[in-house]
Amino acid sequence: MGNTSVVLRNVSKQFHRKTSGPLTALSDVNLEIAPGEIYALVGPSGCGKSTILNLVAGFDHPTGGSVTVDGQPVSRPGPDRGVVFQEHGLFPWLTAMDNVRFGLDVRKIPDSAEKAQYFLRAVGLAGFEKHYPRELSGGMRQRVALARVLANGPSVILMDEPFGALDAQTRLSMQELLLDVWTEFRPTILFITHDVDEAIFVADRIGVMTTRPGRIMTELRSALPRPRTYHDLASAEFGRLKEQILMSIREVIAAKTE
Ligand SMILES: Nc1ncnc2c1ncn2[C@@H]1O[C@H](COP(=O)(O)OP(=O)(O)OP(=O)(O)O)[C@@H](O)[C@H]1O
Repeated sequence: MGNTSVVLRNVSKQFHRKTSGPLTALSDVNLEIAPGEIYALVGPSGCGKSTILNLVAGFDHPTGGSVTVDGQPVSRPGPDRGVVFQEHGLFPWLTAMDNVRFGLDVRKIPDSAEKAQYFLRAVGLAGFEKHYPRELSGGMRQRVALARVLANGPSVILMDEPFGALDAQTRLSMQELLLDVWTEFRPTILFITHDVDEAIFVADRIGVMTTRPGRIMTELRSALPRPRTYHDLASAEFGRLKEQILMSIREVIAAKTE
């Protein structure tokens, strides 16, 4: 697998808009994420966080530069890269089990029922296999979405504000769940969030982006131990990182208004 998992080199992205001309969303983005690393991206709204995630997912292509995952140039979406969005995107007409099985069955993977059951258990949903999404809470639906991604055995999980629609308590338990899942399966995770506390709690490194056109302005490495618990939210290291990230975001915003 080498010592890099996700690599963006000098990536730029322009969007062509019909009415108002081209928009440069990203300019000269360089990013390297190591295998098994959790990397959080924070930055002001519209700075290009989701654009980066979409490029790594293969939903879109860069205008310049290169995007590689496990040494292979990204050209299209694939089961090696699982995506979890804020909206769970489950099929409402399928049970939790069938939602998790769906992609496996499409790819004719054997023993899909057993695999789906295993991953539903891994996200704490044993006993909910036959429930439909409407019968599950918001947090449980996101657990199904995560189980669905894990069932594909991805080397990289891309998460775009995955817990953004959840209440604070559910959000914290989902963050803890994500860390448990990471401990078990060790995927590489690119995690986008507006929430600085969430970024610090989950990540090994945190990238702060500039306003549009987005670049990564600063990267901070967390010295928080693993496994982490909510007690770490009150630690000196947590406070140190939070202060540095908030200072960086402030610089970004000040540079924009100068
Ligand atoms: N398909 C598109 N066509 C035109 N412009 C786009 C398109 N997708 C994104 N943009 C623009 O590119 C910029 C970056 O968008 P992006 O969604 O990546 O930002 P973001 O940092 O994820 O924002 P937020 O935090 O608000 O979700 C924004 O100005 C957005 O309006």
